[in-house]
Amino acid sequence: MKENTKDVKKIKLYKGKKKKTAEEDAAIQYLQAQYEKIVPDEIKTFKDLPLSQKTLKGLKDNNYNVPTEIQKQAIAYALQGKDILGAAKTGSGKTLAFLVPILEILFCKKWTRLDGVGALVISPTRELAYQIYETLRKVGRFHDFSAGLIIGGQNLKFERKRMDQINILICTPGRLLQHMDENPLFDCSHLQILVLDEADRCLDMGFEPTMNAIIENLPPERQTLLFSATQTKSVKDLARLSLSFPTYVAPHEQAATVTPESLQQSYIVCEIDEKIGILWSFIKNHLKQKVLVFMATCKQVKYTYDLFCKLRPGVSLLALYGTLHQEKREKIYNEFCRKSNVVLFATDLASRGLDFPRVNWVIQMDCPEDVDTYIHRAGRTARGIFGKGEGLLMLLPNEEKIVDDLQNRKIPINKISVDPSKVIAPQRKIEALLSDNTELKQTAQRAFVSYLKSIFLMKNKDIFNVQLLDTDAYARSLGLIVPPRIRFLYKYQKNHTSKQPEETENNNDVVEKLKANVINNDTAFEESESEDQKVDDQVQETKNSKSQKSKKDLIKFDFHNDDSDEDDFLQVKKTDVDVETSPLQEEKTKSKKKAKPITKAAVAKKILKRKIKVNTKVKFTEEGEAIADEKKDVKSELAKQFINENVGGIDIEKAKEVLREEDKYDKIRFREKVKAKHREHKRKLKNKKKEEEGDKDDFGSQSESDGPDLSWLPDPDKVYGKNNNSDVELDSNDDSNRSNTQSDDEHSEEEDEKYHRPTKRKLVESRGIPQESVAPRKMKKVQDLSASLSVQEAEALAMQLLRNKS
Ligand SMILES: Nc1ncnc2c1ncn2[C@@H]1O[C@H](COP(=O)(O)OP(=O)(O)OP(=O)(O)O)[C@@H](O)[C@H]1O
Repeated sequence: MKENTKDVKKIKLYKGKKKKTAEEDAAIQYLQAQYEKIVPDEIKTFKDLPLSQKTLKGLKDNNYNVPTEIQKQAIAYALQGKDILGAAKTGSGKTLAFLVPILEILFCKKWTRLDGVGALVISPTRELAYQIYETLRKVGRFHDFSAGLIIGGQNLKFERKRMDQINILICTPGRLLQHMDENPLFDCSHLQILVLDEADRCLDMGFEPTMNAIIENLPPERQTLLFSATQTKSVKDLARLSLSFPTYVAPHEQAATVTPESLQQSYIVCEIDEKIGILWSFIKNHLKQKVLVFMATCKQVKYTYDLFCKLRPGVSLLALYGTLHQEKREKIYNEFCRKSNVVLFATDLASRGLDFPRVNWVIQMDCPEDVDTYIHRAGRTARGIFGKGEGLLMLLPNEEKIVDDLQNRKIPINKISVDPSKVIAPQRKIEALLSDNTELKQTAQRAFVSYLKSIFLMKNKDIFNVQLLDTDAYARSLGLIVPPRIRFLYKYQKNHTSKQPEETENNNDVVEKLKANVINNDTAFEESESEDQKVDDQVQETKNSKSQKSKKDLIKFDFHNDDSDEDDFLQVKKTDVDVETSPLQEEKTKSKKKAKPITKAAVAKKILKRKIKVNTKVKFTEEGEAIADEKKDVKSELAKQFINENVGGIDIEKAKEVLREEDKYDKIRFREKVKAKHREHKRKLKNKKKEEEGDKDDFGSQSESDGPDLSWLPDPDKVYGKNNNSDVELDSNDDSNRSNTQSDDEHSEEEDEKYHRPTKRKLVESRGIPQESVAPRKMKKVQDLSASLSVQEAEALAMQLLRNKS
């Protein structure tokens, strides 16, 4: 009964599913029919777009009711199957502009888990990838697709196993390529949509080799969507993606400003040594605000964070930069999202795409590399439909030129001045802290050098000029009474002044080579931090601390290497610096040369060349006797000669020859061993047979005539048939034995074998002794018996037998 009920249920379910599928098909057909009719300007709410109920519900649940301009247009064109080049202001909702089409396109194609990767979203940073993934999870929660986040710093094995089950993949370029190269489960041959968020960044020099390799692995028949607030229009970039006629969607192109209208922007001009004091004072005056501070390098971020934590401003402080462990990065990201009165010091890692809620202020403590970087940094505030915020840019006098560029790009930015009386620089406190704390002092030294280096490597020499910096004043402002040596700069200056034109040309070649090296290398994506690291070595004061530090740095560097898609944008672009041989780059080549792994063969060759006699290893027993090395027990003449002649190192060719010779002897030895084994086996078999024959003697030897008592034997009549008359006579002598035999006969042979010890007769039979050989023996026994009787006794016995028979 139970089973029946189950069956009914199953049938009902099946029918329902069928009905549901039919409904879904009809809905898909209806939606698809609407695509061509969409007029973006007429769309008021998401419901006006031909979207599935699942997507609409996901949007509504997250309070997304009215689409933004970029969403209206991008969703409409993407549903029509067009490639898109989307450009819109920061915080204008570009994420949904590509996530909604992804969900809808896969839904209409009835994509299932078994279909594999249908959509790929590539983001330049891990944090942004994580954010996109979270938005997708929220909006797409009513769909049945599986989504995966594939970013560096995570468990690669864990990701690997699940790769074949993912439909929508959000990833960073380096990690994606790693899976493409190494993971057999990764298959994107059915890919429908490719999205590059922050496309201009993904396609810039830093990611070029990785992105090229990725694109090569993707099927060419796919839809491609590119989004950024500072979109690329480079034909070369578009060609790389096989985009010949993408639809350009730029709703704000005609807008008065390229930055959000609700973003108030201002800048100040100050001296380099005033920066720390101004920042400190700003934070002290904005304790109830959420502030994001951008700096040029990781080391500056680290130092400012460490220092300000010690100075206790009275507000939560956080720091986010690329060399932090991934878990920590995630924790800090989430903490800054959650808190409202907090200051986050960050590198450009946080400048693109990150949607920190309710940020009141964005401070750019160091001048951005270019206008695009400024736009992205400033865009971390005043986001979304109702977002408001302010931006403050700190410029050194020679950096003020960037303001023209900003204004030319329609960025409304005003100069403001700082009231000096309001600036409280905790100079004395900082110096005291540094004198007490060597670690902090070293961090300050690193920050100092890394900043100078970042300026030195900037491409735009009109704005960034390290020669114009008052480095001593800057060092003092960081609390360093004695300015650290800037060896890379001295070297550069020295080279620069003494260089001949011919040398300069050569040096340019070196720079070119370095560029190629950097680009072709994984290190292309390392943050400028790794480079900072090397320069930091120059500011070490004692030999001891130097070695300790380099150890530390090495660990950091290794960790960093692990992640190929790093986030600082300076590195590769800065190799364009128009310098002759930068000492830094020289150092880089040197260190790269040093880092080249040395193979065992290379070491062997070296030893061979130098004719160094390599020590031999001898093992001894506990009694002190040398144990002969089996390997050294050579047979061939060639091998003996080789060992005697060998002066050190390895002559690979000769060693191979010796091995071949020795191989012959080994084969002979092996054959002998096998033969010996066979001989031993045969011997054992023989012994066994002998033993068995011994057993046979117990039952069948001629000598037993007067030995064992045969009276227990079963009735031979029954066993051998009537032929054995003599036996009958013998057996009939013992009635009790007959009854025993009968009971034995009642058992089948099989049963006997299974449950009983076989009778002696059976044993005899089973061991192959012919029955004929048994019967005559018994006959003989009877004969012997009767021979031993007197005539009277024989007569009496005969009479007795006759009586019994009757
Ligand atoms: N239709 C909408 N209605 C309300 N809020 C929205 C809508 N679309 C997006 N938002 C919100 O606007 C904010 C910014 O969105 P998003 O991060 O997608 O911007 P973006 O254009 O990608 O910015 P960036 O250029 O900095 O990457 C987010 O908090 C998001 O939740």
